[in-house]
Amino acid sequence: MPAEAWLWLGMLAAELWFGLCCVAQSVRWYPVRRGAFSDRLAAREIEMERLFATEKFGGRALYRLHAATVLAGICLVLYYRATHVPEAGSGAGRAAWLGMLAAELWFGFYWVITQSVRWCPIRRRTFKDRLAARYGERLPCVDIFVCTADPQSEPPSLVMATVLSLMAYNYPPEKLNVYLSDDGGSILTFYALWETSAFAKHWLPFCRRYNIEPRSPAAYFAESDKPCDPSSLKEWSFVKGLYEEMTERIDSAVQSANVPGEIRVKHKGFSEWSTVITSKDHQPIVQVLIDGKDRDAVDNEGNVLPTLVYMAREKRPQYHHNFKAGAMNSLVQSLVFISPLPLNILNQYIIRVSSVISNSPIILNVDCDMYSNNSDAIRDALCFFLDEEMGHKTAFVQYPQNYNNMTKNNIYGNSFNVLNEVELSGIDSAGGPLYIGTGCFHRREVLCGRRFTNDYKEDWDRGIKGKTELPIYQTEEKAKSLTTCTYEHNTQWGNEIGVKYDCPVEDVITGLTIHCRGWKSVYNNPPRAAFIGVAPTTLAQTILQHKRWSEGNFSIFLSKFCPFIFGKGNISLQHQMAYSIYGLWAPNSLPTLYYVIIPSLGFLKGTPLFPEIMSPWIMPYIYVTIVKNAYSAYEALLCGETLRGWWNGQRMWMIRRITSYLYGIIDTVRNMLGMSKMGFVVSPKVSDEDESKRYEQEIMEFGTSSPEYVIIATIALLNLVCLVGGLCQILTSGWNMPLNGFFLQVILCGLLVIINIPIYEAMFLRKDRGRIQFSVTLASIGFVMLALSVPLF
Ligand SMILES: O=c1ccn([C@@H]2O[C@H](COP(=O)(O)OP(=O)(O)O[C@H]3O[C@H](CO)[C@@H](O)[C@H](O)[C@H]3O)[C@@H](O)[C@H]2O)c(=O)[nH]1
Ligand SMILES: [Mn+2]
Repeated sequence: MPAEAWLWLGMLAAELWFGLCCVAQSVRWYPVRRGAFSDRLAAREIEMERLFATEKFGGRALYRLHAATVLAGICLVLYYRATHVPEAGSGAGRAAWLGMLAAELWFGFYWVITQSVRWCPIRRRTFKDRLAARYGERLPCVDIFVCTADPQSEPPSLVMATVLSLMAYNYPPEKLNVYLSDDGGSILTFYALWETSAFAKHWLPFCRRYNIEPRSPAAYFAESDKPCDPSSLKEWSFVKGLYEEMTERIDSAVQSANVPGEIRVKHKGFSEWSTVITSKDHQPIVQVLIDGKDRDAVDNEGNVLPTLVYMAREKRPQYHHNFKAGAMNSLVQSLVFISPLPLNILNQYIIRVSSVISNSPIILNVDCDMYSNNSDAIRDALCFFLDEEMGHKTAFVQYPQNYNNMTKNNIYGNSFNVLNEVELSGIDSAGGPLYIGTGCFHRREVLCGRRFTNDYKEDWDRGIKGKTELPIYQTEEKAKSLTTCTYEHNTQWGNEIGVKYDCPVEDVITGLTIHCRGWKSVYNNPPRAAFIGVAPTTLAQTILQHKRWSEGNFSIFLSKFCPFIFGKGNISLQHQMAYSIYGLWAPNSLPTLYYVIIPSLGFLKGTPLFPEIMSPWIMPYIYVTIVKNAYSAYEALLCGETLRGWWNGQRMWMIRRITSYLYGIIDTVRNMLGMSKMGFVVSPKVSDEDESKRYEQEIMEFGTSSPEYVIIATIALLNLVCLVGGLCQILTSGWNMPLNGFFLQVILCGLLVIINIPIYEAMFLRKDRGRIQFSVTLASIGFVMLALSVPLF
């Protein structure tokens, strides 16, 4: 054998050995895995004592690997964009290219921000049996706040179903206090609550005896079957009859906008309306309909009833009422508390309605449509507050918003499945979920501005011994004096104390300040939904709601409360990023608008804006697009969406960005310039019959001629014209014009046309009342012609 051959064989042996050494790599996996495992073991040991457990989502390593490849793809795309800018002098093509660069930079940046909530999502599980074993019925008092604002868009019968479900919690009734804040100041709502206080005497024992779920009578009778056993059937029918009669009486009072005189004499509270008052101009009203301390206030089995209070804070046209935040603050209270606040606040005895009546250490707040669907939700929440290890750090426990009026394929993308299942769980591991306004249990002290300190001890007996012995009439008078328009003047309410004012998402900004004061929050998403509400059922309502949200979150981002500035040093970077996902909703509108207009126009006018089909640079574009969308579809399916639902979600993704978020930006800027004032348009919880029918059939609802429909129709039409026009040019030029350079533009434009099919139907095919109005179509045709005639390229 020649020497070379020996050398060669030697090399082979050496390389084999080195290759074998790769096996040693496996060792490097071990410590990681073992670490995680022993972690879990430790966790499990501690769990034996803990009131709740925390579990990590599986498959994170795979997720992170995938995210790393997408990030690499994004970098390649940006590199290509930045290095292939058309030469100066190539006119508008260069400008369009730079615009694409800016848009892609934004999308890339925003994608990175959204990774913060996908990095390490966690799930919580509570152990109510341990809570019971440790505390029995020695549990803290709970104040429950329900906010309603308008008997027309929020029908009192719906609100009452919510109130009843909350009164019927599986919790000692003497420790429950339910407050209804009525910003409508309406006798109709008061009347409905008075009826409810009587019906509760039948409803609560019924719930307890049969241990039923859900405890909203409306939901229960709608979804439960008749019991078979004759004696329970008798009772079931009796209670159902009572409930239906009550609802009928309430609805007919609302319809005639009047409470009959013979009823008005039955409770002293009606006399508050003996003079004509309006929702914007009236005296403070506080009426205790059920006084839990009263020994005669019992249900028809002799059990104590929860306290039930009606409150309408004073409203005068010359005073700003601060919407829901104002209502919440009137309800909240605080005793003098020790915290690093200016002296003038310290010295104030700040006491508000719920404090003179109940003063519980825990406050649950819900929107008027969010009924309790799980009668154990309070005990669940207490597992977090009373946990020995984490409890003292927990400021609030947030439940997700679920809705009972979702259609199968989520036509307006309102089901928030991915937000509830993934995003909020992800934020939970970063420091805690946002406060989202409803379905949230707060520590009263925290709402009142207390900072986190390690040595703080909650007085869980507060409210039990604290109930005043004042006669109820005096308590009411005292409470009234705390809900006047001028009460908050020269105090820190709405600023350092209570829910924050001057922000359309008062909840998010309040939660952010709480986190920045050192507190954590917990997200609890039990298998049986704790709260269920009503989602918008028309496109207009959806757009309006998202306008309020995107505007609110963006104005936080631009204010001194910007998570990256205000949160710096107070909350983790991951938490700051998570808050920014929502803070930066609104600015997404501009790059999205750019992306749905310019490439399509470029295709029509022969300006290529993407790499050619044969260029290797096309790969990162294709990779990022396919993988990102495939993952988002997979995530949606995993969260219980249908594939079609995901597709509809993508359409709404686009529509929200080109309408709500655009308006959100415009209004935020106008607000900052002092050109407009913040508003809070209440989302209607009812829709007319014709509309609801179309909603159930998942047909998009237009109907009116609002400007946002013009934007939607214009974009849809523009893409159709560009696609047809561009393809015609290619055909007529006998394929001489290279399709090569336009491959991605054709795909993008084509996808936009496919996703907009329901818009074309609404413009040209449908005949129903919900179609796009002719004036809107006409305006959009005008705008398309304008866009085509402008010599952009
Ligand atoms: O001046 C007002 C306006 C509203 N509300 C109540 O606030 C709640 C929420 O209003 P809604 O119109 O249903 O708004 P949504 O867009 O559904 O609300 C979401 O977003 C709001 C912030 O924008 C949060 O406050 C809510 O909790 C959250 O569910 C309802 O119970 C209203 O009755 C008032 O009490 N006073
Ligand atoms: Mn709502």
